[in-house]
Amino acid sequence: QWRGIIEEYRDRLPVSDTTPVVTLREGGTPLVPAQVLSERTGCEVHLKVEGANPTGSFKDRGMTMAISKAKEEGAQAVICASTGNTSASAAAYGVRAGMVSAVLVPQGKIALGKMGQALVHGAKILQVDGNFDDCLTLARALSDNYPVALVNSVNPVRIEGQKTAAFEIVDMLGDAPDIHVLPVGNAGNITAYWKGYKEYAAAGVSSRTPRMWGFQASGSAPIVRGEVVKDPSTIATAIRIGNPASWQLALAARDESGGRIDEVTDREILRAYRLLASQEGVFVEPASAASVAGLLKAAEQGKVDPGQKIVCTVTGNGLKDPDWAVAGAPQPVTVPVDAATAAQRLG
Ligand SMILES: Cc1ncc(COP(=O)(O)O)c(/C=C/C(=O)C(=O)O)c1O
Repeated sequence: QWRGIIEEYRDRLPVSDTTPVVTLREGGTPLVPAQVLSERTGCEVHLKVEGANPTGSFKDRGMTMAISKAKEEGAQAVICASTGNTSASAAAYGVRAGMVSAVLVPQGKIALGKMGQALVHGAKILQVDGNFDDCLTLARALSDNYPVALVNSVNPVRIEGQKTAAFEIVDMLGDAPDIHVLPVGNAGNITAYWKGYKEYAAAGVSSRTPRMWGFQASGSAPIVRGEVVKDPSTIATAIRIGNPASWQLALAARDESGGRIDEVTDREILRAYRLLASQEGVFVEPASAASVAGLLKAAEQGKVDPGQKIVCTVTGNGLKDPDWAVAGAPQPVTVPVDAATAAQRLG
């Protein structure tokens, strides 16, 4: 049985035999062939479905590491700023470790499912009248002045845990892809994937590293603009971040890999969101669709050479943000109960 990412990749992680392993058996997520995207691009496209993690997003990879190390250091409480998925994950792993979790989230900008997770796991929730960046500033100040471990991706062990997704992709595909596509918010994940791919190539497990393609939402694209976005805005609330903590590391991943960091509009995100659900059968939250939106846009611009191996990470489960799924729901209609009429209506 899959033992979780620390046990599966122990020799490539900063853990020792005395590190307590706090796990929900995260990782080992599906790498799903994307038939429609492969046809559209003339490439072999796979989706790394990170919504299949225990709390429904890739954050669990970093959180098993961060909480395990915090426990090893004797922490009794953890704190994080979050657009929702980090806090959901910190809350769940905090329970496993017997710790108190405090989470700071931007008032009114956290998806319903994520808020529910933090609440039901018993986290102490502070809704901050500001955006994610304000929450992170506050979380850092609190962890500097109180005995709580900061578990945001500014904490390097988060990056260590998250790099295991790249290991899994190489282990499953047999080599690194030509291109790896993913959404970019605080930029921890693109940093982590690049680290993982580099380590595997250096170890000779893979023969190459991929070009890293990151996509930000147009209304929240500081790395694309080259400046902090004071008031980021996008329906993809998970990546509504104006001042990424790992900005420089993301630039390094882009440049060292010969990749790119570009933007996609909310409309393009929603188009990809609907295509994934209605044509690939994969339900993701809006921010996750930014990777596929970016790939489709690049293909339409003729920037995708055919015949390549491409992996798109879809970072969170669609159930996190149910409002978008029901946004276009048809009005309920009352149907006369007899079968003939009902069959007619379904026809
Ligand atoms: C679904 C989903 N997709 C993509 C991202 C962007 O990853 P990073 O570029 O590593 O930040 C996030 C990030 C969420 C948080 O930053 C948080 O939860 O506080 C996410 O939840």
